[in-house]
Amino acid sequence: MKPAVILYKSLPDDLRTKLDAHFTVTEVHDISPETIEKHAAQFEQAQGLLGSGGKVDGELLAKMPALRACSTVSVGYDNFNVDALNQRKVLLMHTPTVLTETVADTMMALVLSTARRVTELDKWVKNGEWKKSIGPDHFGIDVHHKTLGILGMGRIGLALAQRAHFGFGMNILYNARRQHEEAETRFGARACDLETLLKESDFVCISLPLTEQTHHMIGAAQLKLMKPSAILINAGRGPVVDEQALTAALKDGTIHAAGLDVFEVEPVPADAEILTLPNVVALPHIGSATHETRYGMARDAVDNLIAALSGKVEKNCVNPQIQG
Ligand SMILES: NC(=O)c1ccc[n+]([C@@H]2O[C@H](COP(=O)([O-])OP(=O)(O)OC[C@H]3O[C@@H](n4cnc5c(N)ncnc54)[C@H](O)[C@@H]3O)[C@@H](O)[C@H]2O)c1
Ligand SMILES: O=C(O)[C@H](O)CO
Repeated sequence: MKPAVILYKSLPDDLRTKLDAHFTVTEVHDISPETIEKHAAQFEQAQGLLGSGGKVDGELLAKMPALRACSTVSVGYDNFNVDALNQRKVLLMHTPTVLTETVADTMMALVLSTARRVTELDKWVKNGEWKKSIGPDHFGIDVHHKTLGILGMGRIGLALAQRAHFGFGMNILYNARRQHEEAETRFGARACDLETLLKESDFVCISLPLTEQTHHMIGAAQLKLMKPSAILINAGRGPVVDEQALTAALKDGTIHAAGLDVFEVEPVPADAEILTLPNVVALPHIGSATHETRYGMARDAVDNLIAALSGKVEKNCVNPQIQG
């Protein structure tokens, strides 16, 4: 008999066919309390869980006694209680690498669009406000040859450093818990403490995971250390930045602008004050959202679940140490 699996994200047809060939699949809309109650028997029998978003915690695990593997269609896994999974010996699979270059592209897009006021001026032109040659009121700031500081020098941070160094001749600073030799050798990146990075960077770029240590790592005190001309880019997770403090800093000129792909609450409420600020470029968490990359992530998530439930895990596992 094929193992039972709960799918909580729709898949391209070919990947769904592949999943069906290996498992008995129950597709649900999400993993909310309503869904779990409605499909209680399927949740109880499921050995695998595949999807993205939604909390996977002790409460859910209690309703899934047969669960052996979770496969998330994301690299970030802050919505999983990894300790609870470890206790139950449930494997957690994710999709690093396949999305790295695309997310770095998104971060570079935020760097350029904030510095050159792309979205603000696009609205201005479309509103029919372009009546004569523009002057200093509409000038932006240069990106090339400036200093870009990276918080989270992992896969995405490194791909961003590559773009900034080779594409834009930028100086790279990074703050990390250990030295990153590849970044230093290939891109001349310089390791520094957080305070130095914030003080010296023209662009502070966040590609950090959300953990207890990174929650509100950037708050009012850290924003005050930044140059008034500096721009903050966040494509890691929203709660790494204290959004209320950021809103205040953007309003009172503590920093110049922000480019945000992630927010403390997602979807960001339509009446959030931060969305009213002209010096904010806001994106709806699209870091990896290209056709090619989202397909690649879904493909890897399906392959990851097949590997995990057949005892053949070789890569993309968050907690490989739990295997017997
Ligand atoms: N916006 C998006 O759509 C999107 C897409 C993909 C990933 N992400 C986010 O980006 C994160 C990074 O992805 P990645 O593939 O580069 O992961 P990664 O594990 O390769 O990189 C994360 C880096 O952060 C560092 N780090 C962790 N805690 C730190 C701390 N307290 N201080 C300093 N450095 C710390 C790690 O050592 C690592 O080098 C993901 O966890 C996810 O939250 C967002
Ligand atoms: O972590 C990721 O892969 C992206 O943020 C999508 O959730």
